[in-house]
Amino acid sequence: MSAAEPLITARDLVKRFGDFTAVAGIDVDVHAGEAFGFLGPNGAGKSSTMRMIGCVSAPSGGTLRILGMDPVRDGSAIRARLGVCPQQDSLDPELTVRENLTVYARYFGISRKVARQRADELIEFVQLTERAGDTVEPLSGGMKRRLTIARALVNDPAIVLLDEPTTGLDPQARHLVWERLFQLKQRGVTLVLTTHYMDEAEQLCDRLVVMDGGKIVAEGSPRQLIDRYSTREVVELRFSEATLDSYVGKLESIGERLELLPDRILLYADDGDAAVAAVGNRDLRPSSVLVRRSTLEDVFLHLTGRTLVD
Ligand SMILES: Nc1ncnc2c1ncn2[C@@H]1O[C@H](COP(=O)(O)OP(=O)(O)OP(=O)(O)O)[C@@H](O)[C@H]1O
Repeated sequence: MSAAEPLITARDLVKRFGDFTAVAGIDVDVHAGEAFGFLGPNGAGKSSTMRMIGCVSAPSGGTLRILGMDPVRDGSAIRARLGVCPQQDSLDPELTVRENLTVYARYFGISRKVARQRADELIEFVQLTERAGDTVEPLSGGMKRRLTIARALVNDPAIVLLDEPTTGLDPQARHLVWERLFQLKQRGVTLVLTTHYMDEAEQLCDRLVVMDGGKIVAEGSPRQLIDRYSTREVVELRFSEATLDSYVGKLESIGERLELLPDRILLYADDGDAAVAAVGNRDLRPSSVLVRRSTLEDVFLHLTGRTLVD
């Protein structure tokens, strides 16, 4: 494998479950040192893709190369060089924090002494030093997730796969996980993650693909996607009336685009304040007005007509 070759290459990759196609022919390249994301709503096919990359589920079609190897033929050699943080924590609740790492390290043939030393470094990295000797059971969800991340690093992997790394965590716990993942990124670790949180994708991903219905609907850096598929700013308008449809005709010509959601109208315009002034000039009196910058949520809405998190 040459240095410039992507660590992961998928071409027309397909995953079927019986008659159902969960991944419908996707092309992906992940390069060394980048944080690459699969962003999409529940059921988009992100986990199915991750499981193929993790060599625990065989592709139904297309080609997949990981670290220059074939996941079906060379699955165990690839797995030895991957770190996997699954969607559901699979820690041993009866073992201590440290034991969860040292026992896992033994699967990779790492000596007891090295395992112990590496476990302590990783426990410090994920800020669990004070809990190192405690059993896992009573730890908070955020602590368990950080420990799962530490466990994924035990074999010093070339690629770390993270399936929805912060789903189910409270905001503070999410920020702590993001901070640790950001540190990993800065150390040059290649991260591949799935998420349905646009803020997570924006925070962590250098490049991402937006998935919907098993297909890739867009690809780029968060900035590129926002530039390509949205305006600089968005005006969110709420009205006290229950039905918003009657406002659409009056607002349509303001800005570049309008989206009608069940509870609000979004006006897409590079200059949000000018759009708000135009709303005022039409004698419309919204009950609330918010001008904000475009996010990946707006990109997703534009591409699919739906919001990411229902
Ligand atoms: N083992 C399976 N057998 C049958 N259908 C499956 C199986 N695994 C996944 N699917 C289906 O494939 C589709 C994609 O699922 P997948 O888990 O890949 O989506 P996802 O984008 O990761 O969403 P989530 O965030 O819910 O995991 C879903 O409709 C799901 O029900």
